Amino acid sequence: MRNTSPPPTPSAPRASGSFKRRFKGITSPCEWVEEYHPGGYHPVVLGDVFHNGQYKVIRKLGEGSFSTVWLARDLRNNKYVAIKVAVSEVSEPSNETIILRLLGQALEGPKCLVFEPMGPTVNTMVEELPPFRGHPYLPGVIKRYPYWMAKGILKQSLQALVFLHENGIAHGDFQPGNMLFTLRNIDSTPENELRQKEDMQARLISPPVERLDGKHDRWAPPYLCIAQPLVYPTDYAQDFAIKLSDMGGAYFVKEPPAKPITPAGLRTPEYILTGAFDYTMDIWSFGCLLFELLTGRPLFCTPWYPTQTEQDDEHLRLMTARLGPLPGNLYQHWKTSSFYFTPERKLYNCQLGGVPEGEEPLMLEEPTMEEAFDQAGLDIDEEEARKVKALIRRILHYTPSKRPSAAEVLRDPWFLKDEAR
Ligand SMILES: Nc1ncnc2c1ncn2[C@@H]1O[C@H](COP(=O)(O)OP(=O)(O)OP(=O)(O)O)[C@@H](O)[C@H]1O
Repeated sequence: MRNTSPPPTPSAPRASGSFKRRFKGITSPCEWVEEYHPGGYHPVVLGDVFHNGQYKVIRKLGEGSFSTVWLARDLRNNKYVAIKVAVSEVSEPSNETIILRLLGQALEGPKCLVFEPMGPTVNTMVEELPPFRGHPYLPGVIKRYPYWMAKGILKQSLQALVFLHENGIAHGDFQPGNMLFTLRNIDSTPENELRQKEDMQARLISPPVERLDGKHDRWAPPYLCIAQPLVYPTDYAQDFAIKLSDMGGAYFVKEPPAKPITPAGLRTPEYILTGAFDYTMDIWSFGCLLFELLTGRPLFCTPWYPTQTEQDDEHLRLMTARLGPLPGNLYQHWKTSSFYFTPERKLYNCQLGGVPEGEEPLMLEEPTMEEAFDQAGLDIDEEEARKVKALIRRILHYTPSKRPSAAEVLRDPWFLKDEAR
């Protein structure tokens, strides 16, 4: 068996500054090779065997900020598992039906968690669907789930959230990348059909991997694999199930961490402006995703900006346009609001960072949430559209205590309507 423990010496050669570079010859869309070092990613090689010969690695399923995830054959129990090889400590509660089930912990060598193997994430699966095009307000091609499928994903992920919240746990990273489609009958699939495909494996065994700066990286794996989620051929829209995964950002509601890891676009206004947050951030994220999964567009599209202030300004300006003016108790914390609003709080400029000297203010026409929803051109009747827009409004309340609980959202007329059908 290969020794899978990281080598003992502490510092790996790193690219200078914050600019990371790929190794020569690797152009695949996979993780940075320089992230493999003690305290970072652990090098995993196809065929590695973990836990006293129990788990044999056969394919790469995915990677995240804190881990790489691999399909392995559980040789003792004759089934497949997903092994999450973590860079830092994580803990996971479990509920068999709606929360991704933790099967065990491989303790030897790197920190590993063993899960049931799952299919693609809600983020990656949408790429498999035919593109939607042709609405005048939506230039270009967008990928989105059929309406009823998006609604099913939302409902199932919300059920998982209800379970967590009722058990005093906040998910903390509620987003489509952490919603996974379940697989069917994987254990009866022969191993050779599931193994990593040769062309998805960037082999660089000889000569040894070399960095662009010419140095040899002792922690680097001999090759990097492109993540290949398992997709089974079926009509997902007719029959699918998803589970909520990745409890790496989860916390007990009574013991919140210093900072949440929720993606920027799904964060609450009170967190952006005051740093305060609680489990209702999950509900806010759900409200944003309600809009995003149905329309195929994020509610607050905030591209990456070089500074946090710019990122926050753009987010808050968009929030004001979509949902209306922030309440005074929040607005008073927006230090750069005068770049965009008059002292009477009238919008006069949309240019990030204020109006440059000698230039005119820039005014953009930004639709409200309801207008943006209508512009998405969904094939639903007026009553259905009215209900969902009312639900999004109800959830995205600027006052955290006025946001409905996950269980209350599940009982909203928009969800109940389908049960009556
Ligand atoms: N049980 C599983 N079966 C199949 N694929 C999985 C499984 N768990 C995770 N993955 C894949 O691995 C990716 C990374 O997993 P996960 O999100 O749990 O890791 P992470 O390091 O906590 O990432 P981040 O916090 O950046 O989302 C997922 O996006 C998914 O594609």
